Amino acid sequence: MGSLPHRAAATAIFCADCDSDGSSEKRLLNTGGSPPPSLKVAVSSPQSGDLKFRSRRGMESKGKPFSKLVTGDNGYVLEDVPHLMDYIADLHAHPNPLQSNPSYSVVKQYFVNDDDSVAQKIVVHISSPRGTHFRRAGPRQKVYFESDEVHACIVTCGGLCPGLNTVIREIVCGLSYMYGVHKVLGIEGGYRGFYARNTITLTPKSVNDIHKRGGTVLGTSRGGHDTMKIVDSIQDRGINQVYIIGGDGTQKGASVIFEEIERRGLKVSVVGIPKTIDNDITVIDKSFGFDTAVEEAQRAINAAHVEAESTENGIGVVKLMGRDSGFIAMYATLASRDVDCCLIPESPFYLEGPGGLFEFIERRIKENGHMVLVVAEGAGQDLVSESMRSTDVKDPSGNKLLHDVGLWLSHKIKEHFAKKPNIFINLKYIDPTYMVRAVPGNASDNVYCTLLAHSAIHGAMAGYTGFTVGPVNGRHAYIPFYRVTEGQKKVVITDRMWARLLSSTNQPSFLIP
Ligand SMILES: Nc1ncnc2c1ncn2[C@@H]1O[C@H](COP(=O)(O)OP(=O)(O)OP(=O)(O)O)[C@@H](O)[C@H]1O
Ligand SMILES: O=P(O)(O)OC[C@H]1O[C@](O)(CO)[C@@H](O)[C@@H]1O
Ligand SMILES: [Mg+2]
Repeated sequence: MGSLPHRAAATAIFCADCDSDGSSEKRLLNTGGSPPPSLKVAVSSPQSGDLKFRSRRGMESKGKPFSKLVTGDNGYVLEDVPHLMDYIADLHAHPNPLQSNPSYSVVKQYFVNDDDSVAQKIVVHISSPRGTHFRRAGPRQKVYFESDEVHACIVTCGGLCPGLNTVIREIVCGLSYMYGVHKVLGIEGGYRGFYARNTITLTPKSVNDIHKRGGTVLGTSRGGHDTMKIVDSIQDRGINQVYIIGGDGTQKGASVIFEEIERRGLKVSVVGIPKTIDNDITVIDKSFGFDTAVEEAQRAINAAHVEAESTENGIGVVKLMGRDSGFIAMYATLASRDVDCCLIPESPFYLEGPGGLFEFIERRIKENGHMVLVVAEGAGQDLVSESMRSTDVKDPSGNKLLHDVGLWLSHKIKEHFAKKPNIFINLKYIDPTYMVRAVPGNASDNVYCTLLAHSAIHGAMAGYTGFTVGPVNGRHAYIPFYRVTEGQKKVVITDRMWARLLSSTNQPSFLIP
């Protein structure tokens, strides 16, 4: 296969009036280079004949995501990310300064081959198509920014997550040590900080030990995403690389910022770094901070277990984070082995009657004299709403505010056993959610954060934009924004991992009410 193109003139470009699968090629538009025999590029656009990127907003209304597809032999598809050259004609490439960097120049094959892509699916059958791929992350031979031309900024949005400060640190230090970039601004207080707050100058010295602290030195917020004001601020300040760290909402915000920047034709790379303690961002293997959270949750589960086994009929209830996805609860349960029951949003449960939670608790208490229950904050929200007859309340970003399922469940369990004269229970409820979130990243998360930051920097320097960076099957890749915002990763309760959990706790599956 020939070089994977990131610009119109590099190879055969086909403009597609996208079919539902987004893959139909209609007509050849530009053949600046010879088209490799088996490679076709389809930039989905509502207007045939126009190689420029179209805004996704217009297309979203028709339900068609913006995409830049490259197809090859045997069902190979590259879901490529935008490049500045897609909408700026006269960009100049420069040799990558890493070539003469004493630390990196010794590495054999340090630069990533432009043909490299990362497969989304690695378990395949002999006859299955090669399927979706993403552009491999890493340093390129050529960069599209000169070191002293770069003016970068970093912003953190959404909830806290262990490792946020590490990512900030590594972007600042990576830009400086690898590319000689010295102008980096920190935007305070999330998206609204672009237009309503001061900025902080970030240097390797000022961020030197921030990875040892929880939270984010830049501050964060929900809501306040005003695209026009944000892009005005980027333009007015002369910022040309924007590093945006945050969850699914933040990546949606980054996507519209990219669209507006592209509409204005600005030479600004917009890079998303996925952050979610809930591990609910799709496509990527795992989000930073997740391992730290699972580890920190062990302390709460251990405490609940100690309390429960120290009294007669002791019950420990621990609430962990997980708004829509129960990964923290599932992994913390599997890691601990002291948990008797784990409740997650993906697996509905019920309290009363045969096969219900109360029946199981009674049985387990009779067998063991104590039990530990872990509940993800998003589990059983329908039951709580029903019993409290409450209406939906939302946070400033539009996320539904959750009821305290741990407190509600503890109350319900106490109420149930109060009706049983022979069983006196002793229930302790532990809510460590914000403690789990506020710690610094652990050692392995810190290394992971470093790799994310470096991959982000290499992508921006190489002129890529409009992408989120993250590991796909262990290899870092550049993923178009729409792929990480179109859905949420959830625990699949028909998969082996959940079966392992059910087998480890021996809890009911609650499948038959
Ligand atoms: N669809 C959207 N378009 C533009 N901006 C958005 C969108 N959704 C969310 N945002 C903005 O992104 C920021 C963060 O969103 P949100 O509070 O949902 O957190 P998040 O990034 O999903 O992280 P967390 O995992 O902590 O929930 C907010 O400033 C919000 O205004
Ligand atoms: O109280 P806050 O800051 O809105 O954050 C709570 C939410 O943030 C998350 O940790 C996601 O970042 C969810 O698990 C949780 O529901
Ligand atoms: Mg979110």
